Amino acid sequence: MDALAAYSWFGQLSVVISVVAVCWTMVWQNLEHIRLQQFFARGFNRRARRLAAIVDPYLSVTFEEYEGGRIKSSDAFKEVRSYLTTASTRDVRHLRAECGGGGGDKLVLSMAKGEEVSDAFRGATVWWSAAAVPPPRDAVPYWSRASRAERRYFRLEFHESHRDLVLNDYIPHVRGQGRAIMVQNRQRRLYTNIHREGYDDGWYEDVWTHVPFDHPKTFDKMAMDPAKKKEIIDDLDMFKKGKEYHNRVGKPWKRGYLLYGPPGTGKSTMVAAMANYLDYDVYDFELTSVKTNTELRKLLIETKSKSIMVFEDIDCSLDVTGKRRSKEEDKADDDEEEDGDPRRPSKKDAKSRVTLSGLLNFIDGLWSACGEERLIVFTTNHVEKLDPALIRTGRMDKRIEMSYCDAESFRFLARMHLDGEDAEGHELFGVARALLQEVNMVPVDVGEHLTRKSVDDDAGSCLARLVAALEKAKEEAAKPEPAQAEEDEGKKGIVVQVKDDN
Ligand SMILES: Nc1ncnc2c1ncn2[C@@H]1O[C@H](COP(=O)(O)OP(=O)(O)OP(=O)(O)O)[C@@H](O)[C@H]1O
Ligand SMILES: [Mg+2]
Repeated sequence: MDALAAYSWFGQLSVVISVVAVCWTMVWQNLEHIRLQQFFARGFNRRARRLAAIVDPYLSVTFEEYEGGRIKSSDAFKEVRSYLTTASTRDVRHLRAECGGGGGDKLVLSMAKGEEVSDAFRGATVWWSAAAVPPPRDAVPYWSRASRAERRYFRLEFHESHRDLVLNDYIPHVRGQGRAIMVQNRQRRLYTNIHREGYDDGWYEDVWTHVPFDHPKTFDKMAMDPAKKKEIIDDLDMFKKGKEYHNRVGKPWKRGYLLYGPPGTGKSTMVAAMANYLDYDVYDFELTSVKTNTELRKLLIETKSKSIMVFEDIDCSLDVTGKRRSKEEDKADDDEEEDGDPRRPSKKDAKSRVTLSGLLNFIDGLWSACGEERLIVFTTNHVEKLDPALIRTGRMDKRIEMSYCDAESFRFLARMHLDGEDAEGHELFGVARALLQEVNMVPVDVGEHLTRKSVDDDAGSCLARLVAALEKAKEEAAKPEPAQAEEDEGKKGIVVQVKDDN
């Protein structure tokens, strides 16, 4: 057939197809609301599917960066990205580099948009490709930056004959491997709830901001009674292994710790040691920045498992001594806040209106069961000021008193600070230890006096500095308080403050 004949043949064929298509549309429209339409539709779809399978026997699964609308980033996407890090860095020419985990030096490398890589699994070959679509057209400026950015996704393609293998085995394998890589590269984080005001930062912005958590304190650098330290470590071990136990007895997998004691006794440091020991993230709740109970709940929902939620100086952040208010009163306050435009700063002052009952519900209410494997830690200098309901068992399961430096802690601090010198053999060591029996001094001060201040400092000069400070403190303690002095006027003798028995 010459070219002209072929051209005319195709022309006729296209006319026939167009006529059939028009007729089909007319018949289809007329068959509307008739059962026959369903019959035809089913038959047509089936045939169309069969035809498609012959023409293109490849299936695909898409892993999108965001799920559930605009806000929540997809775990599956992150797992796939981690999994593809190894495969893609090997075979792909164009990579995309992002800061990993908590913003440390580590980079997460993944395929750049438009790249493709193959993978083999139990004899089947699959293909991964990276792509992106522009942000939704209805994106408004006050959504978070993430919501306004393009939507990335990974597409997995495979032959239809591997359908079961890929869906049942390969994808779970990819997710598991990706998770393991993420854990390996994980940089722990310290989160804080900085209250963001203003339009630009956005209503949908993350409620938590974070920095990498790399506090150097560990339990072996904590000066405290060894038996007490062991008790805490054992308690943490039991908690970490407690998934099955908590399920069995029907308790949310969480535990409350109350750390109390004078300033400088190591309460905050203890939180860091706990986080390092358990390998958990830390959420530092700044209650004074939390305006309402509802906001507190939002913060709770946004925390992740395997974390410590800390409320420092709880007695200062909230009126925890006041009477519990009724639910209606709390609700009225919350509604008042929510009725206003959330993008505009509140007309009220910045004072927190989180109530005691809001906090109690946070710790032990229904919402407290969301997430798992979490410690809630309160620290305070004034345990006596706290409402008994706040520190009852079930809310604060373990109470730890952090106290003044005793003989054992002193020995520990001397060894730690005067490393390489025989501090214990020095004559002033015994003097300082004896004085610590009489005078209260917190570990932070003892540690400070024992810290070398110049290259000429040695165990002798550091211990001498400590002894001098202890003697001064003893003298100060012996002086009556001004109010006390007035009261004591006329009385004979000197009042000496005797160290508490702790
Ligand atoms: N028991 C301790 N062992 C080792 N170091 C300690 C101990 N207690 C305090 N320190 C050191 O003293 C410093 C202050 O401690 P920290 O901030 O934990 O005290 P705190 O009890 O939280 O005080 P505050 O009540 O004022 O918040 C830290 O640098 C810490 O390393
Ligand atoms: Mg502290």
